[in-house]
Amino acid sequence: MIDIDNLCFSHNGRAPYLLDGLSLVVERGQYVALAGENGCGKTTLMRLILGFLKPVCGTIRVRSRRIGYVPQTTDFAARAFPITVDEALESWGRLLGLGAKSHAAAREALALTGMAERGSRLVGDLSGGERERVLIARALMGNADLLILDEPSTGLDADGVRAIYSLLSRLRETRGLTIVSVEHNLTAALSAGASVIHLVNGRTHVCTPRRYADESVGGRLFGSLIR
Ligand SMILES: Nc1ncnc2c1ncn2[C@@H]1O[C@H](COP(=O)(O)OP(=O)(O)OP(=O)(O)O)[C@@H](O)[C@H]1O
Repeated sequence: MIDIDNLCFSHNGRAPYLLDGLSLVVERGQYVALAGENGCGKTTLMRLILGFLKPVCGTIRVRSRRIGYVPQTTDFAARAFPITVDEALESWGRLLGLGAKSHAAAREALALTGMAERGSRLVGDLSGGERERVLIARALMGNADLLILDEPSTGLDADGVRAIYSLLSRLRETRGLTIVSVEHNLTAALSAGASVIHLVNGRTHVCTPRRYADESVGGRLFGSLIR
């Protein structure tokens, strides 16, 4: 579904490149977690896949019916626009061009994420985990087949994290979704069946779950993988 070949990118368009000869294939139905040290280029790669940024060299092909994007949220953003969950999703549906079908699409997406009972609540009154589910519901609208999430566990407690990753795992199994997340919580992503791709020196390193599981426990996760 995603095919990246020999990608180079820097924010000023010149060498040295932040992403330098990076190649990556994400198959349909796969869950890939992008990991790596702060500033290594995970978010930049995500924005390139979304088409917000253009490669300096190399190619990115995304064969998706529709990409659903789940950004990080802030309390400020949720409280600054006091609307209900239903209103937020239905207006999103209209933006997607669903017109009169927006209401039904919103109800279906909320049911898929276990948020059907929260439609009349203000977005700003939801818990962090509930808000993340609503964002996932919004991203699913319009029949998305590729979900891209920016650090989905940020700000969630242990129960919230478990709920979000089991939702992602279920959506992948039942709807065949392809998932790419920028990830700091590798344990949670692995529990949902993710393949971890580690960015080091602008390129990808594939890491086996066993290696991650062993090394993360000892806190040696990143150091041991950097050449
Ligand atoms: N618009 C921009 N203009 C110039 N430099 C940028 C821009 N956006 C990001 N950068 C720089 O590019 C580098 C990679 O940033 P990016 O946000 O992709 O890293 P990241 O791996 O997602 O980091 P983190 O784990 O801290 O979120 C950083 O040095 C950052 O300062």
